[in-house]
Amino acid sequence: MALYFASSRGLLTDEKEGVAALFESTAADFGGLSEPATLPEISIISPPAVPQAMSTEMDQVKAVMDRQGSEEEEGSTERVRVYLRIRPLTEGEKERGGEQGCVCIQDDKTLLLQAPRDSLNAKTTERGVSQSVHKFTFTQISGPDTTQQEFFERTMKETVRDILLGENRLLYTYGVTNSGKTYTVQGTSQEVGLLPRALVSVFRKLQGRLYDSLDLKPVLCQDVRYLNGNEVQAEEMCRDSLLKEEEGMISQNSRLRGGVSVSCDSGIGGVSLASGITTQLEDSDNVCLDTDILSHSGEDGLEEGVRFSVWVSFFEIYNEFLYDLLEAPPTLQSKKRATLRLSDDRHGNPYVKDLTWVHVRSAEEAWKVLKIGRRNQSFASTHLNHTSSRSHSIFSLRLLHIYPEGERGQNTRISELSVCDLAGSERCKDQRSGERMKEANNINTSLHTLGRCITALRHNQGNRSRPPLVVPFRDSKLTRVLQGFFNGRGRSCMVVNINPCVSTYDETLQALKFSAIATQLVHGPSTKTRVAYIQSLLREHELRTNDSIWEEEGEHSQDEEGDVTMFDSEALLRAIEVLKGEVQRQRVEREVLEAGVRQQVCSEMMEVIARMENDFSETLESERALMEQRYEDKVNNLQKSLKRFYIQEIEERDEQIEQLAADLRQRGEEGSGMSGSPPSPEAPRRSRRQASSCFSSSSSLAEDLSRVRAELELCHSELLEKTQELRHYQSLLSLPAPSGTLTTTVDRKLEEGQRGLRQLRLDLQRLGRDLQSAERACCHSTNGEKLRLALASADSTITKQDQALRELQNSMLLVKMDLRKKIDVLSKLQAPPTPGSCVKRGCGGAEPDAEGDHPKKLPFLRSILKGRTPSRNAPPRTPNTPATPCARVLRSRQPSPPLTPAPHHKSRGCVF
Ligand SMILES: Nc1ncnc2c1ncn2[C@@H]1O[C@H](COP(=O)(O)OP(=O)(O)OP(=O)(O)O)[C@@H](O)[C@H]1O
Repeated sequence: MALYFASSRGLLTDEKEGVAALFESTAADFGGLSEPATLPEISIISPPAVPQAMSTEMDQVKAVMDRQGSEEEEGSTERVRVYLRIRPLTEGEKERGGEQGCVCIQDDKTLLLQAPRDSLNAKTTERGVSQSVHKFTFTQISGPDTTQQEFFERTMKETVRDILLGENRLLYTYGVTNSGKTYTVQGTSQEVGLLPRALVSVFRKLQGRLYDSLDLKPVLCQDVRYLNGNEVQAEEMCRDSLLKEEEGMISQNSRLRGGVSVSCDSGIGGVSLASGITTQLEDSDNVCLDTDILSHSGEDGLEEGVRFSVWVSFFEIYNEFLYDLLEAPPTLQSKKRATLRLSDDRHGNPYVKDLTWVHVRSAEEAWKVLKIGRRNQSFASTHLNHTSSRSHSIFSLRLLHIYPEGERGQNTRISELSVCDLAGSERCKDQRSGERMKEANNINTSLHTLGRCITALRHNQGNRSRPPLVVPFRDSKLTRVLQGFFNGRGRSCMVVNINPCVSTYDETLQALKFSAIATQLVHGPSTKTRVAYIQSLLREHELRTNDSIWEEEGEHSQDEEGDVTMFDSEALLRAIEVLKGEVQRQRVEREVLEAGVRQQVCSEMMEVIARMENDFSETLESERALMEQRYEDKVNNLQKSLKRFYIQEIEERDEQIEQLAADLRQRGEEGSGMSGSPPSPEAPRRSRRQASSCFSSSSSLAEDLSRVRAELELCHSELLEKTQELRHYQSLLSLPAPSGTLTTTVDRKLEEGQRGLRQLRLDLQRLGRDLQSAERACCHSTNGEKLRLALASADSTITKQDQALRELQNSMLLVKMDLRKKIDVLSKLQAPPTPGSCVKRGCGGAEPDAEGDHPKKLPFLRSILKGRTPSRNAPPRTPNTPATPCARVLRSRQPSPPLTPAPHHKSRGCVF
């Protein structure tokens, strides 16, 4: 048995051609296309046209199997045919410079694409992402000059012959919007396209063979079965039970729909174009199809005695909804168009439920149906195409083959030709209206799904012994409708339309890449793709159970072609067992894998989290350091500016003080000047009086001031003396003390004395300030009250000074007393002189005096205390005793006179 599937020619490959790199499509090498010398008599899905001569059932089945085998053999090497048609540029496109030679036909099978400069592809090429020159191979390439007739001859002629012989065929056009798909399928009224030509061709071949019998009941029964895509054996179809069973479906499927009337002459269930349906046609549509468009087609090769009944349907897939194009659209705008449903028959094959099938007797009638459908089809004007198809439209023609009645009743079969005009792929962003954008989205999605299906099919065909990929037919309505043609119900043929204009270069390239994958597909029913897989499963099972059997069987296992039916039920059960085991094994494997992956992910996550934590803490640290630095700088700046500010302030203050002092001096000088020049007798009396009073008060104040100053100086000098005395005492006290306790007491006393002195100094400073303010007040001759207040405060300060001095004196007395005590203690300690100690202290041989003082220190201390320490016999000094000059000064500064108005105060002599 021949190989069922042709081996894949590999994936898309790049190759260098000259300087420029080439991108070669999947090889649509048609070398392998076998000449259909002996065309199969039975389609894979169509029930066999069993010759009546067949005597037994077994013979019939055998014949069917033989035919299937021969077809498989042929089909296994035949690839899907992909035709390319390049449309001519329009005048407008030429004017806009769309012709740059980016599409170049190398020969009738090879096309070269050279990326124009402005294209996206050229830009990605510059970045080294893709190639700038691409090479694609097709079954046949038709250039811009190709006429509709020529193209029909190349693509459809054989297809028409195939359906007449009972095959199912699909032709679909694929391409970017405005690339000429509708032109190719339908054409214009002057240049009709593939479909009208195919209709003419079919009816021309069926001339004199159309079925005119009134009794179509059994035929339609079978028809229904085929419509639903079932494969049934011929003998089954004629059983009464089945006929009864199907009757309900007949009426359902041939129901009247929008304007289509039941043909009077076709008996039950038939729908004809004879009346009613043509009312949908407008005058402009009522153009008759020129049946001479085709040249003589030659031999038809049809079997003798076979009659045909022809049925057509037309529907569209618009925004993922199915609409019957032969149903008149609702007249009321508010009413929605009725949608059709896709259903699966009991064998799981999809079919369009409630679709109108119209019985036609001529090409003209079929043409009219096409026109009606076209009127209902969704077209819109886009920026690229004024009459752009916004839906995928599918026109189907079914031929009911009715064989002459034999012993076992009528034998029939159905073949189908579906022509699908796909909507063009387009860039969604080019659409300006929301509705157009939605349409474009749906179109692109369904085309993408078609691409995925083709890719999956190709994968399954190329990897037969591996588990097949799921082909995503169910992902879009389009692929579900076409599913049968890719699954072995028939064969498909693709027409790729391209527009050579540079503006659509990138989209064209994508369309060609898609078609390149399609060229790798080979025809064949999908059920067979599993045969090799099932065999490999069985081999695996054998291998597990018995090695020897495997080897034995292995030799026979080269024959992998055939159908699932070639396996007996036991083998299939074994395969199921193996599959179950495989499922179980894969489940366990997956769980282990999942656990591993989870663990890995967890550890990676932990690592990532730890890294993040580290990074975060580092960032935090650096942030903190930065903040600290920043705030330190700020504090420093603040300190500096404060320092500057205060220095400035102090300087200003000093300047002010100096200024004030200068003013004071100046005023003092002025005052003394005034004393020398009394007011002139010419001045007014009042001012004279003021001036004189002012003059007298200021002079007395000046006197006071000078006196106070003198006292202060005296005080100062006395203080200096005291300080010197204190220093002297301190130096004396710093001599080594005989006993620690004594010295500490003296030290403390001294400290206290020093503190008192400091206090005294401070008081004196304050006194000086008071005096200054008194002087200032003195300058304001008119403000005597202030002066008096200042003097009063100066008096109180002086009193305080006096008190402080007294305290100091007391402290001094205490110190002296302490010293004396110390001397006593020392003398007592040194009383029984020991030779060692005396030598050390330097007092060896010296006699203590009568008072027991230290021989050396005593005269020293005495000298210190002489004149300072009051004699024990001396009378105690009263506070009023003028013991010091300061005290004298203080005494002279007795409390100020009461602050009463003193016009009669003679001593001050000033009027306030
Ligand atoms: N081979 C051709 N010769 C002359 N004119 C052509 C040819 N192919 C296409 N055209 C013209 O190009 C224009 C666009 O064609 P058409 O409407 O068939 O594109 P389309 O691919 O169906 O677009 P859409 O996907 O938007 O429906 C039409 O005006 C058509 O007449």
